[in-house]
Amino acid sequence: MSAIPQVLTIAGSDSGGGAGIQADIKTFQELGVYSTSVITAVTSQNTLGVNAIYPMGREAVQSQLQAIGEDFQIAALKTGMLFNAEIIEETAYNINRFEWGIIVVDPVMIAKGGAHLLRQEAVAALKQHLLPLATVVTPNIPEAEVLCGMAIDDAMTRRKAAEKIISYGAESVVIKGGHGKDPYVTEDFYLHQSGECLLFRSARIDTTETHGTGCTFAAALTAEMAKGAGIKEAIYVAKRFIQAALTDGLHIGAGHGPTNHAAYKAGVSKREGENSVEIYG
Ligand SMILES: Nc1ncnc2c1ncn2[C@@H]1O[C@H](COP(=O)(O)OP(=O)(O)O)[C@@H](O)[C@H]1O
Ligand SMILES: Cc1ncc(COP(=O)(O)O)c(N)n1
Repeated sequence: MSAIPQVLTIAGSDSGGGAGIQADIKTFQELGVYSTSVITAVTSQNTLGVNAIYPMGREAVQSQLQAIGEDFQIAALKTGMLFNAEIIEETAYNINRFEWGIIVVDPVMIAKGGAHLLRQEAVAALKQHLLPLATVVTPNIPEAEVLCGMAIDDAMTRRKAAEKIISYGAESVVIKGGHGKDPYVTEDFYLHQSGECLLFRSARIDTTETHGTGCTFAAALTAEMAKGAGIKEAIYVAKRFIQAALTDGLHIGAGHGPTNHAAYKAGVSKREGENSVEIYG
């Protein structure tokens, strides 16, 4: 086996380069893993929004997955924008077929500008076929609300939502806190096997350059686990990675600009002492 861990992203292309496959590959490169990719849809997108979506057909997704499965030793993979039920089914089928082990499911549903990146009728397929295979599921708060069918407005409802998502068969869940309004961003982590529940908290960074934060966070989590980190260690690094990427923004585009994927490796998280991550049991 090659010394560099090989990872896979199954996601949509963002022509604007800030989210989706492009965010994943940049994050993987920065964190020292070899990236393969399966494109599920091509989006015409920039920092202002999504203009159009061109989903791949079932065969195109299947044939990309087969090409990866035949030749690469995938240490960990992540899923992002899957768009419809047939792409979800094809993804789940091939995860089983190639016995891929570490599976990060980022249940991408709606872009920051409001475009639907997952058809509403595909939510059931996601719950039925993909969540049972997940090592970790990483919904933001609106996505967690859709998955668990209840409103989330405080620590107690976040905890209940996490338990509900676990009940679909996932090993663990991280509910991301980027969408909140309070001065802190808190990720709720819930591990099924031990019943462990941890909060990862950091100061909210005052920026509108948040395009692709969810993809980048989940990709960093995937890269760290591919290198052998445990889930909690991987969440910590993913949070440091996204913090650095948000702190040293690139100021590109007129809308929600992309984050700076090179900032973590450039040492920004070390420089920004105040950007600490606190972990509560
Ligand atoms: N303003 C912010 N300050 C600090 N961290 C942030 C901020 N916005 C997002 N993040 C980080 O990025 C992660 C993903 O963001 P979030 O907006 O929750 O997901 P998504 O992009 O999927 O909607 C969050 O879990 C959080 O760690
Ligand atoms: C192709 C694609 N995939 C995912 C997202 C979500 O991005 P975010 O991480 O900002 O929620 C996006 N805008 N485009």
